[in-house]
Amino acid sequence: MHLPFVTESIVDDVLGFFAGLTAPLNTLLSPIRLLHVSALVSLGFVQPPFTPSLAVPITRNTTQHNDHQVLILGGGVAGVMAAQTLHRRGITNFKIVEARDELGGRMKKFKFGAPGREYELELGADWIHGTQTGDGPANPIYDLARKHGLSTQPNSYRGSMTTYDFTGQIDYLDVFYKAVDHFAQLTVAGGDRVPRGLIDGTSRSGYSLIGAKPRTHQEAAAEYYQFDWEYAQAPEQSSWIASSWANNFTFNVDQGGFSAENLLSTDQRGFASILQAEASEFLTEEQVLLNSSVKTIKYSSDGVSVTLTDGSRLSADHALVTFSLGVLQNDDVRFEPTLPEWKAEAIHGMAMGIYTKIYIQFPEKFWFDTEFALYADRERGWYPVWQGLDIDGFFPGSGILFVTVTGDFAKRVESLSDEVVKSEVLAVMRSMYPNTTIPEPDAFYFPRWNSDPLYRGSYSNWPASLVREHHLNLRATVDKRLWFAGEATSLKYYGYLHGAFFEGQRVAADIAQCIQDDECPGLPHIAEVLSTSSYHLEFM
Ligand SMILES: Cc1cc2nc3c(=O)[nH]c(=O)nc-3n(C[C@H](O)[C@H](O)[C@H](O)COP(=O)(O)OP(=O)(O)OC[C@H]3O[C@@H](n4cnc5c(N)ncnc54)[C@H](O)[C@@H]3O)c2cc1C
Repeated sequence: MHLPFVTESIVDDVLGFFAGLTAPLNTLLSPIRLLHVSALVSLGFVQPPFTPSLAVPITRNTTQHNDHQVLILGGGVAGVMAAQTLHRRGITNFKIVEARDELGGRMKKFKFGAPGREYELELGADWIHGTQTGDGPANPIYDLARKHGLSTQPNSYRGSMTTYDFTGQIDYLDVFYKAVDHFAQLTVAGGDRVPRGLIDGTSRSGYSLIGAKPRTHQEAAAEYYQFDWEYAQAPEQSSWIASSWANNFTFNVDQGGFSAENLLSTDQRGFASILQAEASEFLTEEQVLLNSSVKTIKYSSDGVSVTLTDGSRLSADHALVTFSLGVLQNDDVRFEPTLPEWKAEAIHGMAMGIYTKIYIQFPEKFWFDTEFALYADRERGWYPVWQGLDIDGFFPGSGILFVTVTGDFAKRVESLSDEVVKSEVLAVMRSMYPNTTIPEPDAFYFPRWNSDPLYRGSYSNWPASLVREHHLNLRATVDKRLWFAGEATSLKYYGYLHGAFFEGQRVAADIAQCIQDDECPGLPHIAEVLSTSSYHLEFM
């Protein structure tokens, strides 16, 4: 099995920060006893139950007056992987508390299409980004997909593209491929700044420094496709170093990444089915509380008490918060006492990007035959990335395509009515196809991730103003009882499913150690993140 904490430690070593931060995780496997996990009762995500028999450590250090040893708040990837890690360590007195009626979080399918032409499509995560190269590190989501037989289709991000601007179809693939080269240069140069100890900047500064300065609409659209479409924010809003690392550790095999491959889930059970199938192998009915929204989290060094919106209460020795960064930023859940300043600074220092897929179904296909199309409007980011699903390997005959918008433009789209957005989308299609009469769609839908109180955005993005110490504080434990994990707490893979996967595993392993060991330091924080000296008064 791939051991993420080892590679994360290597990252820390490279940075020269916080050596020895990660405690060894396999030191506590004695004494042991056999644990029998009860058969899983139907929760709406059940596959045939099995009863594993595991050699596991006896747990210690339980504070007797709390109902549970651990409350796992949120049932997305991080929450489920945390539960599995506790289970594997022999800790079974935990409960996942989830607001929705199923596990999966931002893996979320929906039924789309006119009656008789409906498909299960994905509102949230859609791709396994990076798979595996040879015997190299595997994306754990890829492992789950193979284990549970997920139907996927490779998506050619760079090899199957038609280009348009506001005058119609026009070939600017040369511009497109130049932007691909620029992005490669940007991320190699950004990654290279770390070992040399150079200060971060925005990805916009990075682009300018490598000489990439988009001046035309087409150049701007090509850059958008490489950057904004991945990070869900603009280069101006993004760290140069972190963006480089996020790319390299996922896609760049030379830099420790999985592979450059992107697999789109086409599975009609939904992408989340792999997580639900995994969960069904170890979770019992008592360990999951669905349809239950957390309102307040009260914590002290004695434990954690959680109040739900229906007024009921749960208590535990430890709580693991896996809610999205957006939820934490928007005070949708109240902490008592309020979180310490160092934690609040980290939460508000990281950013939440928005990534909105706008699905459209027509009576029949009249558009590009490639997998993707790029539209260069006069305004950068105006309905730019189009993806056809009515194509072999995906959903031929479906009449479905979708356009993706991101960042501030996606926020704007969310504030408009469906009808206004539909009319803007159709106007763009009329620009792309000036000689075609665009018919009325049979179906049209897009989610509003930013206004959804369970998410408040799509996934995190790292701004240039956030330094490594802030990020360390994002995942640090508060009062040795309140733990944090999720895609946003991942140093190497923030934003991605695999980031949430590794973080759930890693933080739960630390909680397990805390429960089973006499020592419980929790994950450390830095009380005050100090200036890197940009504003020394003597210069003023
Ligand atoms: C549009 C979109 C596209 C994406 N595309 C990809 C992709 O293709 N590939 C990829 O790798 N990643 C993608 N991602 C990112 C990926 O989905 C996330 O990184 C990952 O799912 C995060 O998992 P998590 O466990 O950290 O958080 P979540 O999945 O958000 O889990 C947290 C859980 O907490 C629950 N919750 C929130 N508030 C409360 C409350 N008050 N009480 C109880 N429960 C609560 C939520 O319902 C949720 O289930 C995408 C995300 C979005 C939104």
